[in-house]
Amino acid sequence: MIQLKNVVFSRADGAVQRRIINNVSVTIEGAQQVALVGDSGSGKTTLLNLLAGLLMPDSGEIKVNGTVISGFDDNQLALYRRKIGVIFQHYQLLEALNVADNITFQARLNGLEVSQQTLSTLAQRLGIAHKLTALPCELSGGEQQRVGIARAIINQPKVILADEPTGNLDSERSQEVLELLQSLCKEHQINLVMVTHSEKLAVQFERQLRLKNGQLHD
Ligand SMILES: Nc1ncnc2c1ncn2[C@@H]1O[C@H](COP(=O)(O)OP(=O)(O)OP(=O)(O)O)[C@@H](O)[C@H]1O
Repeated sequence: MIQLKNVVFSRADGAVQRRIINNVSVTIEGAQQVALVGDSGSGKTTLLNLLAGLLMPDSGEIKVNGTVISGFDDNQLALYRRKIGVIFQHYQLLEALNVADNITFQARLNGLEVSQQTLSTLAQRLGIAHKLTALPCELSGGEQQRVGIARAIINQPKVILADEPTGNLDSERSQEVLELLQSLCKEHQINLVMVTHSEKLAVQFERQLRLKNGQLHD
């Protein structure tokens, strides 16, 4: 479950401080899947970065699964970030590692045992089982994003934050990636918050959060 209470985040805009996130309060129930939509510059990525512990609010409270992360110090934040899943538009795979190692790297860093069976079942599900020994540069965009999804899922997170994960894919590939992400999150009871520009994708979520000038409209 994710809870935000009166969250404010400002940035310097010339000589003045501008509120990018302006008093946002929302509760996302456990395992709920939400699309975060809004015009360019409305604050979507900023809100996602606040949830990811990459930015700290000026005021207000962010609680994830019962823990207030907005009061965390740097060490606590680093630990928190390792436990959530983050999926990026530009994949951000490690170019020197093959697909299998990209998928398991973070989970192993977290001390999780990843069996060959677990890896191969997930890779098959995502249609990348035949690519496990390939390097990221040998994959299409859609395949690279499936690796990004596998990497997030295998880490057994309670929350996945995805910033335009289909932004680089054509509409057919976007739909496939969305369906995989949604069904895996459902099976594993993961809270999914996904930023998207696509209304077609957004309406496939049980809930849409709409940001306008840093304020949220359900
Ligand atoms: N590092 C920064 N310094 C100053 N202003 C910033 C910074 N990062 C973002 N902003 C401003 O904050 C506002 C929200 O940016 P954000 O990236 O969160 O929007 P967004 O809704 O994700 O946009 P897009 O859909 O274009 O990616 C914008 O007006 C942007 O110019």
